[in-house]
Amino acid sequence: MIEFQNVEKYYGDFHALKNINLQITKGEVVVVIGPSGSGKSTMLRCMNALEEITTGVLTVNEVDLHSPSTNLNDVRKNLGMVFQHFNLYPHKTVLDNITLAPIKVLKKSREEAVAKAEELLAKVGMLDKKEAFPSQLSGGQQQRIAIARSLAMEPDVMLFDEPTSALDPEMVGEVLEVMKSLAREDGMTMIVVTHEMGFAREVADRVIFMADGQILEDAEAETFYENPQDIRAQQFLSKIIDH
Ligand SMILES: Nc1ncnc2c1ncn2[C@@H]1O[C@H](COP(=O)(O)OP(=O)(O)OP(=O)(O)O)[C@@H](O)[C@H]1O
Repeated sequence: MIEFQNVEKYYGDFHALKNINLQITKGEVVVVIGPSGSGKSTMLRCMNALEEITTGVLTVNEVDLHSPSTNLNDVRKNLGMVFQHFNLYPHKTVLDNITLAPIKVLKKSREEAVAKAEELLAKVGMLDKKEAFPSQLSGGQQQRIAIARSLAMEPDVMLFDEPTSALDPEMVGEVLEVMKSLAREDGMTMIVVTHEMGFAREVADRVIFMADGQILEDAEAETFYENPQDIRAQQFLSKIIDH
């Protein structure tokens, strides 16, 4: 579904991704962890072509993102992305936030888009807030709306970039629950940058540890947390466990 072959990424002279080789198959839940600045966001952003790779091959659903004939907007439609900051439209209701892109981009009728939005709002436990404005919602509620908004585009892969790290601790659980149900009940293919070890252990098929632009470990979650092989992974885990 997503494949990196010998991918390198430079920002000017800075070597941000070093020889990335990675294959993610349909239905897999992959958690990416690593120290700040290790290239996790960059790798995620390359997947939906928000960043361009410098060399190597990156394919999404067998489409080569670098090929001149590739329509990146078509590729992006299949990839939902949820960021640390939710970026909902402040002057639109929850329902309008969710239906905007399906109506504009997928050319759905308003009725169809609303029906889908209501189904998704029920799924994330927010149907009673459909007429609310973002400022009337907590951070956890806004992030659940942001997830519903991404799902409304009917993506076949969801990318999450530290979706809970801007939330107050008491709101982290409600967002992780939505993500867990997405993985377990819907079998969604998910790539999640997060340090939430509980989520990784319970839901992830694999954990990828990055440092200094490289993938240093790629292992089954339980194996990784019980017995990390890479020395930097061991040091990183001991730090996050201490905190
Ligand atoms: N647009 C950019 N221009 C130049 N350098 C960049 C750019 N984006 C990221 N970088 C650099 O690339 C490196 C990797 O950044 P990236 O955001 O991918 O790391 P990360 O592992 O996601 O970090 P964090 O956990 O702090 O979000 C960092 O050193 C960062 O400063």
